[in-house]
Amino acid sequence: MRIGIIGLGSMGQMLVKSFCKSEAIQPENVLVFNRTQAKADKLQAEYGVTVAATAQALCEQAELIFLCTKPLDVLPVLRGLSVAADKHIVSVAAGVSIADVETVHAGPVSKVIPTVTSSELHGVSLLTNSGKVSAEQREHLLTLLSAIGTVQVVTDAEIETATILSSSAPGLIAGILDSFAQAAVRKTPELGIEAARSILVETMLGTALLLKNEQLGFDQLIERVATKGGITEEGLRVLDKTLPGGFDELFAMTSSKHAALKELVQKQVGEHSDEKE
Ligand SMILES: NC(=O)c1ccc[n+]([C@@H]2O[C@H](COP(=O)([O-])OP(=O)(O)OC[C@H]3O[C@@H](n4cnc5c(N)ncnc54)[C@H](OP(=O)(O)O)[C@@H]3O)[C@@H](O)[C@H]2O)c1
Ligand code: PRO
Repeated sequence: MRIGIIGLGSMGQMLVKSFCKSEAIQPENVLVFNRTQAKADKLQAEYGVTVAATAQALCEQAELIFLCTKPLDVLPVLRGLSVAADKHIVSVAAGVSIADVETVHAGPVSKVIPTVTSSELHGVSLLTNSGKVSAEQREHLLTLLSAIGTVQVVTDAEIETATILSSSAPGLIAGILDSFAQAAVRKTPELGIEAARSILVETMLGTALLLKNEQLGFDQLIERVATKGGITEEGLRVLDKTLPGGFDELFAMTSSKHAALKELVQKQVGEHSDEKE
């Protein structure tokens, strides 16, 4: 089975690299197309994937098609193509629903929210399928995504909040760690920012492995670290005071952004249905 990937930015490239690295699929069965061809050519040179001459040619040759453009490009790109109704389309765009894609494609549609960490074959891909996705198509997509990390099937009610936890989180965690490192250097300049960052990266890796491999709860790990009457307890008190408000605001603001994006996509859906009348 051939798969196609349209849009080779951060997510499209990550999917190409991860699928090839995991050996989930033979590289020659991965067709790629990008607006700027140089990105497609580079992936062909590095991984041996096949560059399609046009997005239309890709849609004719691939059975499963990943649309990896920015949210407001998804419907316009799809409208410019003629895609057979038996092709399985996967949109990875935040703020674009399965119902939005179904206004253009009559066949099976899935929505996947991937994550950059899948290039290390770890991380969570969020998945939701339309009723038109056959059991075989579900299985195929699940197999591909499971090769590059863990798959969490989510409902429409869950997907936006889960997106922050799985897909925005690598960037958010990098931001948190940077802030942590900067504070350390403000306190003790002689430590240096590079040392502070590299201590945190190793510590984060070890923390993730400990939580996962020993199946520790967050509270159990805290108990191991925070000696009664010791130093860490003081730090945790500060976090308890300052973080909940910050995270509540983070979810409020990212939720507003999701809503604004969805409104713009709805406008595109509306404009098109006006044109049809
Ligand atoms: N980044 C993430 O961590 C992440 C995670 C989950 C979901 N997503 C979703 O993934 C999608 C892509 O995000 P991204 O971060 O990968 O964006 P990006 O880096 O800006 O990539 C978008 C790509 O789409 C290409 N493109 C635009 N119009 C096209 C067209 N008509 N035909 C073919 N290719 C076209 C662009 O080509 P050029 O090279 O010419 O600019 C670019 O390579 C978004 O919808 C986002 O919501 C992203
Ligand atoms: N990256 C995309 C964004 O920031 C979607 C989640 C992660 O919009």
